[in-house]
Amino acid sequence: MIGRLWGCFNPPTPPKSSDAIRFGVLGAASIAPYSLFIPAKSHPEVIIQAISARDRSKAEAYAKSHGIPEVKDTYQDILNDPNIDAVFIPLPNSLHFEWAVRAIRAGKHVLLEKPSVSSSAEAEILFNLPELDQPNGPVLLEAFHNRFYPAWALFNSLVDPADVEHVESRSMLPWWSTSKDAIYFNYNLAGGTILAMGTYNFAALRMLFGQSPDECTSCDVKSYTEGIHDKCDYDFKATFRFPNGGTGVASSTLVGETVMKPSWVTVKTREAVIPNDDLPAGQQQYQKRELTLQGLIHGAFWHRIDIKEINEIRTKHGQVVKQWEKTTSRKAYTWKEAGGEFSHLPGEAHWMSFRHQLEQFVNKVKGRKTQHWVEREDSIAQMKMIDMAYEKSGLGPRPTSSFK
Ligand SMILES: NC(=O)C1=CN([C@@H]2O[C@H](COP(=O)(O)OP(=O)(O)OC[C@H]3O[C@@H](n4cnc5c(N)ncnc54)[C@H](OP(=O)(O)O)[C@@H]3O)[C@@H](O)[C@H]2O)C=CC1
Ligand SMILES: O=C1OC[C@@H](O)[C@H](O)[C@H]1O
Repeated sequence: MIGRLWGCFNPPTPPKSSDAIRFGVLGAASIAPYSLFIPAKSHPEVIIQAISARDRSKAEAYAKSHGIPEVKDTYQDILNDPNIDAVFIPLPNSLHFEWAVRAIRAGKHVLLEKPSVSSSAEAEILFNLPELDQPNGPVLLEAFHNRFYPAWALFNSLVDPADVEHVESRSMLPWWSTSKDAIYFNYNLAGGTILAMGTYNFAALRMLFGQSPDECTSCDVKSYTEGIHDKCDYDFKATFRFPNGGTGVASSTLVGETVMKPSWVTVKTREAVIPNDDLPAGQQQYQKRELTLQGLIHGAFWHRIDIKEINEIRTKHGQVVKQWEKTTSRKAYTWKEAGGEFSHLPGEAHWMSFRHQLEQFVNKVKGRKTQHWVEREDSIAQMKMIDMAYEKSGLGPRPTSSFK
């Protein structure tokens, strides 16, 4: 584990290929080193070429500390540079829409931090931009990094959406690791825990049900009520009704308890009949399954998949003859460990979800097959679910950009 964690932050640095994708970065954001710069080190086809920040001296210091060769005066200067192929947008959520639209119109590929935008109204416009459908048009990806990680892919493959009855997912950040002054607690910057963290839990519900919810049936929030923080939720629990009749529950907090707990998701399936030729006539075996992924967001640090099978043999009159449970555990730090359909995919144990995501982004830009992807309709559906929750909470969706 220590070797893996060391490798996550100190990956090997192969030489760059002559046709590497040159990235420009909009904003000297704190997440960019983890979500892009470190993953780029081990990718031969990615160069972090340029950075800009609102304050040039900040951009210069940031460029120096991260070994970025060029500093531009403005975000727009990055978009205007023909030497830049792709941009990474780790701006406050409220600015994702405007800068993603500008970048796509400038012909740049876009890796866009999660959540993609602030509202479904913005998502409908951004992900339906005509430029995206042109031959060799720009690639746009919402950086939903954890969905590219082997443990998530394996977990998802163990669940048949048709059998899912209940899904619950939780994430948290301890109170000491967050700040009221950060962008995620500023309403006008599209702040709020549902957008900042809940989006991971919401996506898990949608993926495992294989559907979007029909309705958010409850959304209890704890939120600030003053100044720029007004209407920013710091804690929430939301319940959704899915078209197959199932229920999904998602919760998160940005002011959680002192000890950090890994994010998780649990799926409960409906009871199914299991063929069992050893049983006497008139008896049948029934099974429910409960599957849990611990480490939903940062699987590379640690994760575990538990698969619990709850079995019952009953007579045709419903009398219980036998009951037993069996739990097995699995992990997948690499595709090889995930096995089966995944075993041939590339990756190392030190690849974090961000590195897996970058692998697929590059594949897409280079016109190769991608093994995992977040489709544009998927990102729109995600924002609809977030809007539903904010509506139900009474706080209302975050403001929509006036940029045209
Ligand atoms: N994938 C992940 O694991 C994570 C993703 N995120 C996402 O990444 C994005 C950035 O988050 P994070 O790095 O934590 O945020 P930071 O506050 O560290 O960075 C935000 C950047 O946006 C720029 N910016 C531009 N306009 C404004 C403004 N009006 N107010 C404040 N900042 C502004 C900043 O300026 P400047 O130009 O001055 O540099 C800053 O560099 C968010 O969308 C967030 O949801 C965040 C954390 C983890
Ligand atoms: O987006 C995020 O994902 C993972 C968390 O660790 C991080 O702080 C959060 O903002």
